[in-house]
Amino acid sequence: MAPKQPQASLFQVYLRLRPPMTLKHNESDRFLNVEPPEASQEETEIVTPATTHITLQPPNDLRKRAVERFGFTKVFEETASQLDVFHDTGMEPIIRGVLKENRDGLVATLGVTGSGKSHTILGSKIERGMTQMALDVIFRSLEPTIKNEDGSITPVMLASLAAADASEAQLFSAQTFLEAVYGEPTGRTSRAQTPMSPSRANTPMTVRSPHTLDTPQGSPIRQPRTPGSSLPIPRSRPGSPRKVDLPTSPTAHRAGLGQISTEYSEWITPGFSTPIPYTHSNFVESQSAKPRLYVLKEPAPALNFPRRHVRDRPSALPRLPDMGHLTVDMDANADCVVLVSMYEVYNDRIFDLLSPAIASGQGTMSRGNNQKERRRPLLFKPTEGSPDRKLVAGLRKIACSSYEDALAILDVGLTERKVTGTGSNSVSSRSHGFFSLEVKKRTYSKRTGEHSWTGNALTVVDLAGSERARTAKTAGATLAEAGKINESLMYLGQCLQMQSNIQDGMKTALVPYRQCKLTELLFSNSFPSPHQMSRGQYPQKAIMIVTADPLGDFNATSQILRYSALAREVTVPRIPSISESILSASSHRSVSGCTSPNMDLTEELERATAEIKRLTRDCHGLAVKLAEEEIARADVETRLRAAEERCLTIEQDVREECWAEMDEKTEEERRRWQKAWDEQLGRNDEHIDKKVELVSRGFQIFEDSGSSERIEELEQENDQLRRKLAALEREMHCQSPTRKQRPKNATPTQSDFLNRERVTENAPQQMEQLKPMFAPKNATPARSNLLSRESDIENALQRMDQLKLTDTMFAPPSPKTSPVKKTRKMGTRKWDLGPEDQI
Ligand SMILES: Nc1ncnc2c1ncn2[C@@H]1O[C@H](COP(=O)(O)OP(=O)(O)OP(=O)(O)O)[C@@H](O)[C@H]1O
Repeated sequence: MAPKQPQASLFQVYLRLRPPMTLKHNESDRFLNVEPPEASQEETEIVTPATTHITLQPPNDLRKRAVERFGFTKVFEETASQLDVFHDTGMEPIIRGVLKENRDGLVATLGVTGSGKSHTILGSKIERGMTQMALDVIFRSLEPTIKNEDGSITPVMLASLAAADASEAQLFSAQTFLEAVYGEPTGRTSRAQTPMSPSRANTPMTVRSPHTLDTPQGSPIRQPRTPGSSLPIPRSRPGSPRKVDLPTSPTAHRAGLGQISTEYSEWITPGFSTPIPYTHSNFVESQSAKPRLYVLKEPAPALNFPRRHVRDRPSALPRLPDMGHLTVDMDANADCVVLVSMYEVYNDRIFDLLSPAIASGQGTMSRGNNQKERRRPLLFKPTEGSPDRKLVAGLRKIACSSYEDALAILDVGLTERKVTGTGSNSVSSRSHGFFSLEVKKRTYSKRTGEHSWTGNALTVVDLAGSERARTAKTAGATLAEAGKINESLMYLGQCLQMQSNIQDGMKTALVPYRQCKLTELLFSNSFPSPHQMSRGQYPQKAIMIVTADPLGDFNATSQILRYSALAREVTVPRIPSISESILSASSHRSVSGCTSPNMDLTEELERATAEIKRLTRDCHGLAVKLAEEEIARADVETRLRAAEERCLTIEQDVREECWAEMDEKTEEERRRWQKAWDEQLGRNDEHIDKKVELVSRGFQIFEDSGSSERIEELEQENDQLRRKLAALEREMHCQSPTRKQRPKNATPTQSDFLNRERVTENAPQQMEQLKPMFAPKNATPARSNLLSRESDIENALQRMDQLKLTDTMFAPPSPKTSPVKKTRKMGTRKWDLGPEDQI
């Protein structure tokens, strides 16, 4: 069984064994054994044999289980040093690919928690890891390409890089960034010394193209804070924006800089603690201006960072293993810039490690679980500048010109990365950490006369370790984190298993990498897009260093090895059965000829032995099959557990979504009902208004026309009565005393007449009293006061009824009714019974 050819896989997979942490350990606990290398002889030379295989021996209590054999590109035993790993994993060709061959590089570590992933990638206090060694080689190789004497990145370079950046990144120079983080100029002792000046914290917003700058007069148009510049920077009160009188020149005016200057001054805050980043959207190349200008288009979020304590002195950092012997020859005429960015995948979301969450009014937020929640996750997506290749959009990228700068940035990012103490590791990584180093080269096109930036990236990935809850003794949020970590590693395992089926010129579509962010980040860009191919880009070189502790957790380690190994074989150890031993003993005796009483018996025994041998072989085959089935079952069980966890998460998400949707619907319904209710109330108001108006109009008619007529009528009646009274008096004088008694239904007495007269006289006054009640609608002061209005109407009607009574009292006997009364009665019936539109 040989491991797959490296070029046939997306990753070359190496295994590194961790040395035991204590001298006192029980060798019998060891479940992982390295197989001695097989010496291979090629046609002409003898190739140094490499250790490529290990066997996984189940611990004592699991003796019956099969022995698994795994093949890797190379196995590093416990004694292997960091330098051995660096050389033998092919880090040098990977760096060469990034610097010279137009090829991206990826280095990742995978393993159970505490197996030595971070140690391999990031080293320890006394030893450097793969990242530091790679950085050292890269900066040593790039030394001839750094033109400025002080090694600093010019604003022009940053501006042009920002203009060419396709990932919507925010660019800062290392000095600006580190000053913002540590609040002090960072002293440099490297070969590429960069003086720290406050001016660098706020680079000018408009910069000229390099060839203009390189001339003696070629300083940027406006450098508000360059030491020695004549620009006056007035001190202002803390908290208030600082106004700066910016010089304007005819050139600046032509380029629209006068306005930019004003905007810029509004943006400056005291102490210059919030420098503004260079971003693609901020800087656009002014097409019209010659020589080229990078013009600030709009303000972008400023650089805010919780202040840290003074960082470690660069001299205190480990310098071993020394990489002085290794450099990649670079073209001295090239112009290169290194951009460093760091991000982590935590709970399947991407967070920038160089843009930490900031609690209001204090420094760094506590490193609790809420920290990630409050940060804005970034998207991994195709961008406007890179439509056919996904990128992590919106990262902070720091332009570094020296090894020390890059290390300082690495340190800032690592402090932000989520780590927790667990039962398995006191500083266990709880997220998958990505450290990306882009080497940008400026190229000049003779055809267009334009400068552009091209480059490749080396990405170093420190994966979080898989762990078993029981061993790690995790609970609550940490347990949930572990669930997410295990799930993403399971998807990674599926992708790695698939890779063995993929051949050269392969299709990434076969790898199910879209299942989680981690696999998307690791596999999406394994192959250049057709557009990139046309520009000479090669497929990336990737290595995976699997770490394992031979004395650690057997189940977790065997699972990781199954996922990652390039080749796997299952064997079942042959344990001689009792019958076999007896038979071999008897055959031995028969061969030696000591006792052979019966030839027949001997033959039969031989036949039986042959049969037993055959059965034993069959048995062994079945045992192997059983072992394979057991492994497969264990695998499926793990997947099932992961799927169940995923189901739970999905269920929770769906429940939350449903709740949100239901809330939204309920609110929508409430708003609809509220609207209908309001409309109904409006209609009622209108209806009542109409009624009131109608009543008012009716009474007005009554008051205007009826009252005077009635008075006239009453006066006439009064006259008639007076006349009758006079006639009766005359008659009375002529009558005899015996006829004095008046019949019951006779004509009214004088007092009756006087009463009637009084009522008639009072009628106009009563009408006057009624007037305000029946005044026109407009005159009613509180129109909306429905209840009082209705009670008014009621009173009015009662008064009318009283009036009606008195009327009927004096009404002439004729049956005809007054037209006014008729109108009112009809109206009332109409209001109560008739349809609304007829009212
Ligand atoms: N090759 C090695 N030589 C010496 N010490 C080692 C080696 N590998 C690991 N260690 C030590 O083992 C401990 C755990 O290692 P490390 O933190 O790198 O594990 P890890 O796999 O990154 O764990 P996690 O996934 O939980 O972060 C550390 O103290 C580390 O120094």
